[in-house]
Amino acid sequence: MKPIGRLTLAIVIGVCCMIAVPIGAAIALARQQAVEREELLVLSLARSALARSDETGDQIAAAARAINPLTDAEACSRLGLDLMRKLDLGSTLLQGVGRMEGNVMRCSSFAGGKAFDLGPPQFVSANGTIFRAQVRLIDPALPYVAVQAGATVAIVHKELALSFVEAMPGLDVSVISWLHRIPILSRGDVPLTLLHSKVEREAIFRVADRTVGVARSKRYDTGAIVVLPANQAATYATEAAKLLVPIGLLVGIALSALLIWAMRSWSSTRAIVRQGLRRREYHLCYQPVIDLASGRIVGAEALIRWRRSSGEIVPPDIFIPAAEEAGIICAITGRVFDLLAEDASDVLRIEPDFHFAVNLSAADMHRSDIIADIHSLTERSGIPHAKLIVEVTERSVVDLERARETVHSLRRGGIAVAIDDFGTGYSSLAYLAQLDVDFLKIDKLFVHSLGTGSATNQVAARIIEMANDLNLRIIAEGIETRAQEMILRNLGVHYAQGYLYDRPLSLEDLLQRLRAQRAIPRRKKNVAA
Ligand SMILES: Nc1nc2c(ncn2[C@@H]2O[C@H](COP(=O)(O)O[C@H]3[C@@H](O)[C@H](n4cnc5c(=O)[nH]c(N)nc54)O[C@@H]3COP(=O)(O)O)[C@@H](O)[C@H]2O)c(=O)[nH]1
Repeated sequence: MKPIGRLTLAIVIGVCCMIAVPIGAAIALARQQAVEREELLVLSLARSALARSDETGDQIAAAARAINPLTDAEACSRLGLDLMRKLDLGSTLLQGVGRMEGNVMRCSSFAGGKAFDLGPPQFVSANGTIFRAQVRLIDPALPYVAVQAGATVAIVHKELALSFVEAMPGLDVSVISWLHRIPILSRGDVPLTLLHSKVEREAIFRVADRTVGVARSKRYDTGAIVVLPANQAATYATEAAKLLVPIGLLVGIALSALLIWAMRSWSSTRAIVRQGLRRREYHLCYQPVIDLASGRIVGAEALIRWRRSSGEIVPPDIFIPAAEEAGIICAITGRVFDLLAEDASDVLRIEPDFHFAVNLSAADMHRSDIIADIHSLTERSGIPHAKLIVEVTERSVVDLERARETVHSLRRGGIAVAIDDFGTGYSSLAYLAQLDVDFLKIDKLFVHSLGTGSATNQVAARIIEMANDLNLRIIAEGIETRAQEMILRNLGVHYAQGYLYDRPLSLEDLLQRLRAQRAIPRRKKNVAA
């Protein structure tokens, strides 16, 4: 796979991960909230079922209080039956009220004097209430629950009280005898094995894939159990996922596209810079270096320029960093060397002592073939070793040991080394002491502050003092005024470069300047390199 393909894949995977994590967290949160909501729901449904069951118990107790004091004969008399009908009609949850004798309901609000054998009790609660779960009355297909308190029996529909509990898919509810753990009223199927013995008054728990809510009555020996399939929570999570996943995907696609676009434009910068090299769109210009003692041009810094075939001029502070980032700065340096090799002889014919300065980048400083390339430059160009200055910046020294080796090798071969942009790096003094160079170039930042009240005003003087102590020759760059020139000369600076003298010149302009200079007799002996 091509590096660009791998990078695209890495970006897509990275972005997907960045998106998947928050989406996963949001779905987990939605699920957790859904679980909590579901648990609260089952408990509130259990409370509501219990409230209806307690109300049923209250209505049974009220009927028993009215009927129990009557004798059997009074209860089944016309007056007694009227009373029972009144109780029946006045209650919301009882389907009938009757009088019991043994297991037989002698008379009732709905069948008058017709007797029904209700069969033996199913169980008796702690307070003596007798329960029969499946009694069949007028319609044998409809089983009822008979609850007997004393001699009074109440007929209750097995589901009526629970019909007030909200109906939801999969929801089962049951009211049970707490003591006997036997269902009294139920809707759906509630396996009583779900109810563990530790429940005191209320509980919520999850068993397998079900959420269970339990509420126990304070007045009766009853409790309500509500069971809801736990997949409700999963449904909420699925709903959340349905919303979040497409949003996340869209954001992911947008981010990936943005990153890929940025990467493409980065790689296209690289391609364009390379194309410029292939099409020979680069050329050099030369900024003269002045000997401050004689005022003569003694050298020049070679500065690369790029004029695209479209005529567009791309400034070096745009394409040099781009080339550095794209890893092709060494190819640019190679082009500078080739161009200088072509140009230098014309200059040397006019000024045989002329020196040239070239810039090296961090990548150049750390590659193994840089020394060979520089020696090849001197050979091809005819520039004497002592007349070539290699400029390195503090920022181009990444591996100090390696940089030291490069500087030593160059100096051993008689080539001069200058620290460029001095003072703008992080650890100027340390590098200066360790790199053992020939020249120090004071950055234009400090030159421009000379004679001003700025904080850096005094820095140039300190740098010059220090360079003199270390026996370094000093080049001040960026000189734009006579005042700056005078201060620097008085401080002991040897060479100067800046718009005051010349902007970077084309080769032809430089040659013209040198021819003009030759016509003027020298005032003093040139002290330049
Ligand atoms: N690795 C390489 N880097 C290079 C090469 N050619 C240039 N560069 C670097 O690009 C940066 C911008 O350079 P440039 O636009 O050429 O600017 C140079 C001068 O024109 C400018 N200068 C000179 N005198 C003055 C002045 O009086 N005032 C003022 N405002 N600017 C002035 O300074 C730049 C030279 O800087 P330096 O190299 O630090 O001496 C720049 O960082 C170049 O280094 C290349 O071939 N290779």
